[in-house]
Amino acid sequence: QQILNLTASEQTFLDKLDEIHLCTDPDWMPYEGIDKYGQYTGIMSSFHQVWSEMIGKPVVLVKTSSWDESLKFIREKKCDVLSSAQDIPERRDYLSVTNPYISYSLALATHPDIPFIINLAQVKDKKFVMVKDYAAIKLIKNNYPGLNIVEVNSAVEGLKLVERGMAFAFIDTVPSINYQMLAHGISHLKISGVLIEHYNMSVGVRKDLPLLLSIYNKVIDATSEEKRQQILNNWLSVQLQYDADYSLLWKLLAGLFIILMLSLYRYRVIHRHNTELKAVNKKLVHMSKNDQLTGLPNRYYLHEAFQEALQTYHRYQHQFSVIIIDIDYFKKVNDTHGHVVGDEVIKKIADMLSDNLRDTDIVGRWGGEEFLIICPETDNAGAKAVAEHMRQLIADADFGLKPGNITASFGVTEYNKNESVDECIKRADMALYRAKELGRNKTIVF
Ligand SMILES: Nc1nc2c(ncn2[C@@H]2O[C@H](COP(=O)(O)OP(=O)(O)OP(=O)(O)O)[C@@H](O)[C@H]2O)c(=O)[nH]1
Repeated sequence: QQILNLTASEQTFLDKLDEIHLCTDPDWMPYEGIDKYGQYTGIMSSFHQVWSEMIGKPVVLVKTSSWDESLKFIREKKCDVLSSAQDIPERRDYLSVTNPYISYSLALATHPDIPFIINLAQVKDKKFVMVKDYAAIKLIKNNYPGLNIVEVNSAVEGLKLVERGMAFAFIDTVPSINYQMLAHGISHLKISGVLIEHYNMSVGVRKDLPLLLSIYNKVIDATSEEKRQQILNNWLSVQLQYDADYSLLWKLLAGLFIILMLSLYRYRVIHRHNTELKAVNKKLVHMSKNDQLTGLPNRYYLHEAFQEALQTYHRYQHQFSVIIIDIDYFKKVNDTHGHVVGDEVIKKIADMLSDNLRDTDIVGRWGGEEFLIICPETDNAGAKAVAEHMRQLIADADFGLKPGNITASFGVTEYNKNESVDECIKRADMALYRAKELGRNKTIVF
């Protein structure tokens, strides 16, 4: 306070004062604003901090939601000072202003393709945008009567109107235009002209507090040029700190998550289809090679097995034989007991054959009531023994049918060198035919 050289009445006034209530523009960065934590910030806030220390009284922010409201508050004496104000006639009945403490040129922000503007008169027919209620608007209107000025609520709104081509230029101070363009990512505009008009910033003091006005004038005068520049440089060289915008990251992650889930779902569906397909394929392969009634290899499979036996024979000269079996008088079984019983008989004989043969023997259903056995490593004598054993088993088995037992006839032959599969089977068939001729329930070897 000493350097202020206060008068006695100023000192008395201060002594009675607990704190100074300050109203501000909550949204006029970089000059001033109220940040997301409710703190007073910006160039003016630094000045007011310095002055508060010089005066020796705390300066308390009275929060408002707009510059308009701050003007209303000072009219209603809810605050003592306005952080920054201009001397304009409409305010004079409730507000006094100090000497200016900073001064800025007004500038034009336009699309980048607009050539440099030296004088507003050059472009007087265009549409301009300014923030309403700012003193600068009065200044421009006075100096350029008839200029088409659209008033908007905020600098960013004004800049966006110009960006969208809905107005020719936005008028504000250079630091304000720069700051707003940076803060809101407006990169398609440039400053294409600086006006001769200056915007002087003073502290506004309630008209009924003339001593406070004179105190503020003293602190402004006592603020060194060095201090002034230090504050301005601090703020104007500040890089804007953006709050990290994680929303895009979250959206990306959500997108990836959805893609992952869809891929998993798709994989599971495909996997299930594949499993089903494999099962169906297995079934189809089984069906293509096996007889449905008995489950034994079918005629197609027997042909394949025959070819394999043939290859082994040619490679190692290992003898193999074939047995053809035909159930005797089977028509009579069907006729007497019905087809269902006939099927049961076929199944039972199939089981008896596969259960009692060697693992290396291959038995399959050759036709309706006919079976065929391929016996590897077996000659006629061996095959005959196998056939006889089977014939006896069938003849002795109880099929639960009355009257009569079930028997079968057997034709046996061994493979002869260089003959075809068909020739071999035909010979076995002839042996079978002979067995039938000889009264059935017999084994004949050809
Ligand atoms: N139930 C049933 N009968 C079948 C099947 N396949 C063929 N048959 C019957 O078997 C009978 C075969 O009769 P035939 O060829 O006249 O010979 P068979 O009565 O056995 O007399 P032989 O062979 O001369 O002893 C026919 O009545 C066919 O309908 C089958 O899968 N199920």
